[in-house]
Amino acid sequence: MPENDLVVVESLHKAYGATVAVDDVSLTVRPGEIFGILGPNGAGKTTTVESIAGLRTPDRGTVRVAGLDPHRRRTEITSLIGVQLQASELPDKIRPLEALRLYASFYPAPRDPADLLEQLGLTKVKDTPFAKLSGGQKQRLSIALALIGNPRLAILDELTTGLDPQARRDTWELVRQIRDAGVTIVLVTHFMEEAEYLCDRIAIIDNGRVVALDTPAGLVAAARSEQRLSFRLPAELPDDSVLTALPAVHTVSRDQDRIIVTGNDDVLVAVVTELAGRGLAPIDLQTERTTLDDAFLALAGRNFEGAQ
Ligand SMILES: Nc1ncnc2c1ncn2[C@@H]1O[C@H](COP(=O)(O)OP(=O)(O)OP(=O)(O)O)[C@@H](O)[C@H]1O
Repeated sequence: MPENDLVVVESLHKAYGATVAVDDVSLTVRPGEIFGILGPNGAGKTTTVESIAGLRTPDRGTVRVAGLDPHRRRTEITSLIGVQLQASELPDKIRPLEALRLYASFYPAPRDPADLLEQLGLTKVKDTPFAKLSGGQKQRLSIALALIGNPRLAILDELTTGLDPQARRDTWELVRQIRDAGVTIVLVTHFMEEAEYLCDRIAIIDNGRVVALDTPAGLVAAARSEQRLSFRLPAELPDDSVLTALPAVHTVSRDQDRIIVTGNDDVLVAVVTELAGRGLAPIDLQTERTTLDDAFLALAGRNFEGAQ
């Protein structure tokens, strides 16, 4: 194991009865990075991070955090990792300062609750009951609770789900500040834009497997060898296989009434020629910028949104 990896996951496998949640996941997280785990709903993201946090027992494979087995070394792991899980609901009446003081009492070397509230912009609402906080404030409190134990690693799961665009942006800045203050972050998300904006490296998980692991730029560059066209047609195609049968075409998908085709450098000519032979002229034909969405499409063979 390279000494500088904070998290090492090797060939992780976890099934719930007949449902294989994590099939074969290997990844490493380096100290100081924001590492994204990106994938559609049900891909196995939460099971993977819960295994890292020692909250699930793997059926096979190994997990090490700072060289420790999280399942066997519960006490040490609890103070190394701060977890903000999806359903972190608190009692309606609890107040932020009170909640942080309570959580602080569980840890050997906690952060100062008042300082943390200040850092997260929650000082003004420190005595406001949880139920009266805005969505963004609740979310920031759940992040504060993940940080109160002064962890080396914070696991943030779907942290901006349900937030409006401004609160989401604010939360992204906050995550960067936390990382800049020295906390390594594993960020679980199904938002492409969030992963692209925030993460140093991303593992794309689909059907319990890592289908790609790279920097956002690396993932996009790998997909850029693909050309991507989108257009509408004046009449329906008899079948998508008309296009998928063309050697230059890799994938065909749909976004409402638009057809999206990816393929090699010859794809534009091949598709337009095929359609012309059928008396169909594409309407509003566009070649589009390659994004992480396209990387997912190229890797998983289907649209990310369609995989939800
Ligand atoms: N405790 C459980 N019992 C049974 N099945 C489970 C359990 N937890 C997860 N699963 C199933 O395992 C698969 C992976 O779930 P997991 O929550 O790890 O995925 P995810 O990528 O985090 O999805 P989401 O974004 O929807 O939370 C899903 O099919 C899910 O229904």
